[in-house]
Amino acid sequence: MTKQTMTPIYILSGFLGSGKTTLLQKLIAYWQEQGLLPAVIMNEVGDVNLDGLLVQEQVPMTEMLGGCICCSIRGDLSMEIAGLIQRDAPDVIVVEATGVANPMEILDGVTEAALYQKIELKGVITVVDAAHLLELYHNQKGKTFRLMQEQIRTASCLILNKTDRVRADEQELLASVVTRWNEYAPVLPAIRCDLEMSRVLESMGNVHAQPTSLAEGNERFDIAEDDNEGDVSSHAGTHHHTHEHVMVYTHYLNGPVDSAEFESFIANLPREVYRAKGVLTFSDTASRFLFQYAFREPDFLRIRPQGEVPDVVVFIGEHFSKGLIEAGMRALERS
Ligand SMILES: Nc1nc2c(ncn2[C@@H]2O[C@H](COP(=O)(O)OP(=O)(O)OP(=O)(O)O)[C@@H](O)[C@H]2O)c(=O)[nH]1
Repeated sequence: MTKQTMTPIYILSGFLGSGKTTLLQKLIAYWQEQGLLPAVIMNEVGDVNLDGLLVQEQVPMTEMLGGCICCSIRGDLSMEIAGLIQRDAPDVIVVEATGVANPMEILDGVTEAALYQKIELKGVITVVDAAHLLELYHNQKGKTFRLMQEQIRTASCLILNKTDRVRADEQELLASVVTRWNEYAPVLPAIRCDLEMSRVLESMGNVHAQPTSLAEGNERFDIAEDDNEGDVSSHAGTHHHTHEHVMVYTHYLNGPVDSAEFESFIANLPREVYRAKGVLTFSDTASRFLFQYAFREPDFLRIRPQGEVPDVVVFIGEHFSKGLIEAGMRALERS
């Protein structure tokens, strides 16, 4: 069924591990409480979608794996949006971009979909890892710093997340820094994106409970027009990607591993690996775990995945030795 009303679309941006999926879960719960049907397009640079495990089964979800929507599979994005609208007729769509995506390029992909679907781009919510930004800000250089800066500049709403990992004075500094980079987007400090979702959405044009009224509010979407307009055209023209240096290693495990040994392996990962996630079975615990590692902080969540989910760990970073990681994982499997 093709919808006659506009389908609002939100883009979730933010560097790897900043808290996009954490926010996505809260947004979904918020919309469901209002009786709306949200749908999700998830994009991962790796070839397995582990974040999908955190989204309930009744939420229509499309996975775009094995590349970043902002470049290699950008053309597919508009097709996915069209397919989702025709198949599931959702009230709202969220596109969760890979943490290394350049939001300008995703905006391109989404607006392309507007050519043949009635969609309304509501804006870009960028989630920022406060501790990570603080470190990058002090160094003032590097590709990750520039990418994060770009993601902040493109935001229509900024969530300064993980404030539990910085001091109050540092949080204040970061708030003023991001406001300097993007004076249009409201800055909402948070821990685990724990905010009133209505506040987040209203700050950029809300999704109304009545789907018929969704058509209004288009004009409220602005992407820091004056200093970014030039960027839009330069991106479209030159296609320079800020993230071509990012690499992924996916390791499928052939059995359970010891939890303490795994934790110590993770604690000693090279700094070039800045994100990892996976599903693991430990030889010394009864249940399985969803494992997360973001900016040097590991996290384990007990899970009972539906259906067949292999034991796997995905490592994401820059110029790290895949051989070294593989050898480490093999050693864990043997012991
Ligand atoms: N300390 C701390 N950890 C957080 C906070 N928010 C999220 N996390 C943790 O950070 C890790 C990454 O969170 P995600 O929501 O998966 O991040 P993401 O941006 O979706 O990650 P990618 O999809 O890889 O880009 C998880 O282990 C979260 O539990 C926070 O405010 N403070």
